[in-house]
Amino acid sequence: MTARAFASPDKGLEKASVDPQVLDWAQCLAAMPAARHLVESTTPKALRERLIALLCQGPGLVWANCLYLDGSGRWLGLDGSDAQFDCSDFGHPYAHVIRSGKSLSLSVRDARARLDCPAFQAQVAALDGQLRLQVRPLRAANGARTWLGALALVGESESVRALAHDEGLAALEALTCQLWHRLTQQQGERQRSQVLKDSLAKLNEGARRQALAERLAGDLLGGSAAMQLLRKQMVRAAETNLAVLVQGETGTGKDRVARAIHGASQRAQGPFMAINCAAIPETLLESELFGHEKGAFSGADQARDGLISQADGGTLFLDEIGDMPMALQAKLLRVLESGRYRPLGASEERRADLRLIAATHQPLRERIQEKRFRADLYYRLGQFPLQVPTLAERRDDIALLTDAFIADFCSREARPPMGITPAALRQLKARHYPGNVRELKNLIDYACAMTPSGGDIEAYALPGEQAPLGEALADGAPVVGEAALALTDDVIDLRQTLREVEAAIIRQRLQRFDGNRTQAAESLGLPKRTLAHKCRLLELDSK
Ligand SMILES: Nc1ncnc2c1ncn2[C@@H]1O[C@H](COP(=O)(O)OP(=O)(O)OP(=O)(O)O)[C@@H](O)[C@H]1O
Repeated sequence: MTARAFASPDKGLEKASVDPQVLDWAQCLAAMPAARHLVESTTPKALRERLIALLCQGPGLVWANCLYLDGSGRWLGLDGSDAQFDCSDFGHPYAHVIRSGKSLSLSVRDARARLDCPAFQAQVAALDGQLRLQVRPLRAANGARTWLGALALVGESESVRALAHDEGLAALEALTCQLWHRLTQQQGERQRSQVLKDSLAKLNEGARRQALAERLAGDLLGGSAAMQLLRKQMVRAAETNLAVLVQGETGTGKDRVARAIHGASQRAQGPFMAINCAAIPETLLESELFGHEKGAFSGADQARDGLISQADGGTLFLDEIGDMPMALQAKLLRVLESGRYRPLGASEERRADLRLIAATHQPLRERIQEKRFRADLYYRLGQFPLQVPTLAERRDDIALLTDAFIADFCSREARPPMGITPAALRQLKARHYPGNVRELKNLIDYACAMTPSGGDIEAYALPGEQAPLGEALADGAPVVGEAALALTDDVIDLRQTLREVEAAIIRQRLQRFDGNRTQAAESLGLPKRTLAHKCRLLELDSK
């Protein structure tokens, strides 16, 4: 390309009434395709590539490059290359033009001799020393004259010298800068709106998960940190199809966890099939799970679908997986890995699309050591492991669970609402629960049954830890004694505590004798008048 390639037409052709920029129709029309090609660029990078291709088409130039200033304003980069030019390194010509805002022109030989930046030297290494290099700063024509980058052109000496005054090139450069600036702004806006969209999506995602976790709180009660964490993990598990292994002591709520994950998952509309591996004889377990063909074994009069087939499209819950026989464990592993199973007596395999949730209170790692559980199955089952906390690890939840279980009892038994005295609640909180939530629930059911309609559960209505449930109130005295003992750790006001214990005993006796004070006093070895006095003091008259 020669300078003429960019040159504006002869000034003599300019007409007074015509925009001074539009000088010659023929030349304008000839330049149109190239301009349109640039205008159609959708990114600054595409624009630079088109510009370079355009420049290199013209005679006289052997090399053209367009550098861009990065977001920090400290570096100039090259499309499709890792090379970076520090704007404060005057070992290359680009820093000079960016600093001065003016074009720079020198021979390639001089450039090699005077500029020592290795990246720049690599650029010009293959060029003939006779050629000339011109570097032109590129700035947007906006008010701030924002820096965009630099244009580097190499060609025959004469051609390059002429470029300095080439109005055609200046016009092409101006158009490029205008488009570049606009595309950069659009790109920035697109990026900003994408960031906004992403963060909104994240917020929505977070809100959705939070709402789901709160919904789970209706099934799986507990406001303790341990339960909140568990519910969050359950939401994550529900979002996937991974096998879930729920571990935890007996009565902690593993069954509830499994059902809640199913209910929160995309399979919620599908079946939830559950089986307790410990409750089914070994010989039956296989056919229960895999199903069988007619005549597969004696007594198999009809073909029957197993739980794996019935759980298709839903969830299969294997409770007490630790009790599954080794031979069956191998078959289960195959189902998990291939999604295929073979009913007993069937000649062909079938497919099942199910999510498996397994639960156990057994320490499976120990069972592996004892060679009673397959390690490969353990790892396959535990794609998403969940540990359900014991009640002891979340004593804070006892009050909430208690209220819920009382309300549940009253609704089941059609009783009026019932409460619990602070002393009884303190005792509940102080107890040891080897049976975890199930034990607490049973205990509350019992205490509710022992409390008169509309009354509050008193400490004495709670069975003693050592006493079998059924005997708890058969003889009031020992129970109250134990209740009082269980309270000792919590006692902060001895007199108040003694009053509460005394009141509980008297109230209990009055209930037992249908309010007959004479009989109650006799049974407690007290004169009737003393009991009456105590009732007044303890404000038991109105109850
Ligand atoms: N977080 C909870 N909220 C409400 N009820 C619960 C909770 N956890 C457990 N329960 C209740 O406790 C009882 C035992 O729960 P579940 O059967 O789920 O425990 P589990 O860990 O599966 O017991 P096991 O190991 O003995 O099979 C059930 O009545 C259940 O409703």
